[in-house]
Amino acid sequence: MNDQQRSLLLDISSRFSPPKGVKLSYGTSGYREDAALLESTVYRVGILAALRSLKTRAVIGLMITASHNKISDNGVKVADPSGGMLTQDWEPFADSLANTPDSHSLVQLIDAFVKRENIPLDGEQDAKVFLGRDTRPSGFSLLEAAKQGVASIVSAIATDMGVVTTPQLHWMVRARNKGLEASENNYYNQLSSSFRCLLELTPQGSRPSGTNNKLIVDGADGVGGEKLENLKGMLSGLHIEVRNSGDGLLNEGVGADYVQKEKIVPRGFGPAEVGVRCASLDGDADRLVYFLVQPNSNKIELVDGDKIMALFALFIQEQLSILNKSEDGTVNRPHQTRLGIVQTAYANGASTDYLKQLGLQVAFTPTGVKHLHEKAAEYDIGIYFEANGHGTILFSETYLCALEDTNNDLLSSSKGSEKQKAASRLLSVSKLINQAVGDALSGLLLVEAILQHMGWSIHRWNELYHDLPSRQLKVKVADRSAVVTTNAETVAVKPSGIQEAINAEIAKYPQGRSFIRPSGTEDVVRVYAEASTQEGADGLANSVAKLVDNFLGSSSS
Ligand SMILES: CC(=O)N[C@H]1[C@@H](OP(=O)(O)O)O[C@H](CO)[C@@H](O)[C@@H]1O
Ligand SMILES: [Mg+2]
Repeated sequence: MNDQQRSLLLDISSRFSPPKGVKLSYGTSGYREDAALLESTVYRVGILAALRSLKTRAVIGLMITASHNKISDNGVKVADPSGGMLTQDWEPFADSLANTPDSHSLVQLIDAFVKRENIPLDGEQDAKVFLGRDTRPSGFSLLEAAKQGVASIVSAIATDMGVVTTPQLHWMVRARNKGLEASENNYYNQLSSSFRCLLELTPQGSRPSGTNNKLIVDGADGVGGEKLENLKGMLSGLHIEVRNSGDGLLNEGVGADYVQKEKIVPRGFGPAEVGVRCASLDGDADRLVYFLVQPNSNKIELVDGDKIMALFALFIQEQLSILNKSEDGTVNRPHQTRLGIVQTAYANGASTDYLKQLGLQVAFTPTGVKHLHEKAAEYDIGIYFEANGHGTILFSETYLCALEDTNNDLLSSSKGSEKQKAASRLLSVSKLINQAVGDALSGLLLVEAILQHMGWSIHRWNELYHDLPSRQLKVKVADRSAVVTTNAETVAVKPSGIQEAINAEIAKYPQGRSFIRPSGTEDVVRVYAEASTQEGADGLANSVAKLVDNFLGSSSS
């Protein structure tokens, strides 16, 4: 590191001291904390993003958001050149950077890392970082900290993309690195035009009528509602009404996380919505769930990420079997294309059974999109979803090129044939659905297009399979890192003896399944339980939560 770079770093970093007594770690989805504790972390992640840009010679994204957490929290995460999450190889460096106590140790750490990684820190190459933030009030000052972080690396330039959804920022990073225009308008244009293409390819006779093309969306009082308002003006063939688009308190009794975990109607929804298709976004609009308001109660019928995945899988499989049908029309060879499904242990057991019955390959990874995304990228078409509604469909570059060629051949030989339409549909899906990361807005448009294609109501969709009753609980403990898991988080190897005790509880319930893991976004241990009845799932979850408390002690003790 030359003198100019060293003194720049020493000078600016001396203004950002890390909070005392707090150990920060790059969790499931970057750093999340009370916003008041995050200034130095965001500053340092700004440095990291600039270094990553130098290393990869590409644009990097830095997003300031705490998604579904309460409004007083905030967070920061990094998007890699592909638009995906920061490579996990750099997470240990991110942690050292966030926790190093003073400017001198910070400079030493960066110096050693830059040498080890061969990062060209000589000022000759530009680093470029796109910055985004959600609607949290703390985002404004944290954005300044991020700018200072980027400015601490000579020749690094930060571009403020403003208030955006997390998936918009990831999309912009990906688009720019492919040499494409990457404005918010380009994003809306791509989504609305591919949605239009899909609707144009809807089979005759399955068009919806009456209320079936009306959708009411809960925007979680976050950034997604406002963005959906922008997008909906560009859509036809769908009537969207947006509620909770920013006037109320972010994530408080609203949003996809609340709806999925509590299974209760969000604020602003009630008896008037019985029978109407409703959807909920989370605070940064990377999660989507659908729901139906139950008559005479505040409960909902949840149509979660697993069911969105089932709908997507069914549609993609249908297009593949049309496309891969042999010339005589008799033999289906859908396995010419490697279609893979990726879930986590939170996926409802009934959804996994359903997907397997369709003949699909189902793989499991630990929680967090970074894990699911990586696995899904191994297939020609990989569909991943978390039960909470975070997911997307990835098309490999090789497969997309082949599909473009096939479509062009079919356009010249048999334009308008079933095969050609199937190829066009798949190409439209690849443009509509965010290739960088799960995106509630693009996911919503794909769900809507597929429902129209199938001629289905939300009721018909919901009937694909019946969820096993489940319950999720959170347990506050003294130190959640005392829980260590293996086997895609389904087995707890620490504290010793706890898994045997959990197994003994599971054995008491028909179709029982339960697991624990430390949350990567909140200071809790999460408990998940499933059983043949709701009472069973509740009972199992409660007894496992008690075990967690007994083995780990409560935080107040
Ligand atoms: C059970 C659950 O919903 N966990 C969520 C939650 O992670 P935790 O590590 O469980 O706190 O937030 C992540 C980021 O949004 C999301 O990827 C994940 O699925
Ligand atoms: Mg989110």
